[in-house]
Amino acid sequence: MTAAVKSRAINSVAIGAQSISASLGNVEVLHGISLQLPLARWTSIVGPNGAGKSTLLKVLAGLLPHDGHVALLGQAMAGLPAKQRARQLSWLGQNEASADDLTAYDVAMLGRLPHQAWLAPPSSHDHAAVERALRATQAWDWRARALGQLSGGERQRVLLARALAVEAEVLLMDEPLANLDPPHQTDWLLMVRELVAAGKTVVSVLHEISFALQADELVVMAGGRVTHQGACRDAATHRALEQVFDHRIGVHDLAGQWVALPKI
Ligand SMILES: Nc1ncnc2c1ncn2[C@@H]1O[C@H](COP(=O)(O)OP(=O)(O)OP(=O)(O)O)[C@@H](O)[C@H]1O
Repeated sequence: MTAAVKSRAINSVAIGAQSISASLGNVEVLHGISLQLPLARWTSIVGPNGAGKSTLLKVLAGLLPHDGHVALLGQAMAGLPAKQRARQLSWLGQNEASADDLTAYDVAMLGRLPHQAWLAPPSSHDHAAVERALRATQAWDWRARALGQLSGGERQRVLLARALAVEAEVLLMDEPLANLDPPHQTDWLLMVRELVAAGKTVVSVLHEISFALQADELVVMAGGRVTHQGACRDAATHRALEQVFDHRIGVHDLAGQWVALPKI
């Protein structure tokens, strides 16, 4: 057993963050956040606009300079070679720009770059991973179409396929349901459950609170701080959610699911 795997088995932590502070445009927007995100679980990060959710996710992905310490699968993120990190951690950003001239297939193939040697052509394994990913998000039929010619939801499904094609242990997704219609939102949910059942770790920033409540764990943020972390089924988590949204929503048990409804 390698040291990293041993450490994962002992800690059961996919990502550990210690005393994270980060600034955007000379303004500190994350203030000393410490948290541990469990391995092989789905954690959703929620909170009001401007709470710092996307900024935190970028820090956890190693995409933003910060103070403090982030560990990925038991290893210090700062010390990880870029390619190793890119194989272990897959990223789907919010409103992500991508080359509109590339076909959906080629966009999904970008997810395989961390697995390929410099200038080497994709292997049969790379092609198989891309096909699996495009089929999983029902984007296979448009594989030959340019990204720029797809609707918002179709485009999002291609970008999701790119994130899946990495076949990383940890997937970070910022507003993955953006532009998806209800059936494809449900498909995303089922896909996340499959990933987690297969031992993967998923961390998502979500505004759709009823979807976020389907996760294993919830991280609640406000004002650049974590105000609560707990199981989605816990009453304390529901109260923290209602509080962070100024009691404008209520969490209810409906048909065996926890849902958030507006208080009107
Ligand atoms: N380039 C920037 N310069 C200064 N402040 C910024 C910059 N980008 C974002 N911010 C501020 O940082 C804070 C955190 O932003 P962030 O995008 O992380 O919030 P969020 O919780 O993801 O919000 P939302 O739910 O609206 O997507 C906000 O107050 C935002 O106004």
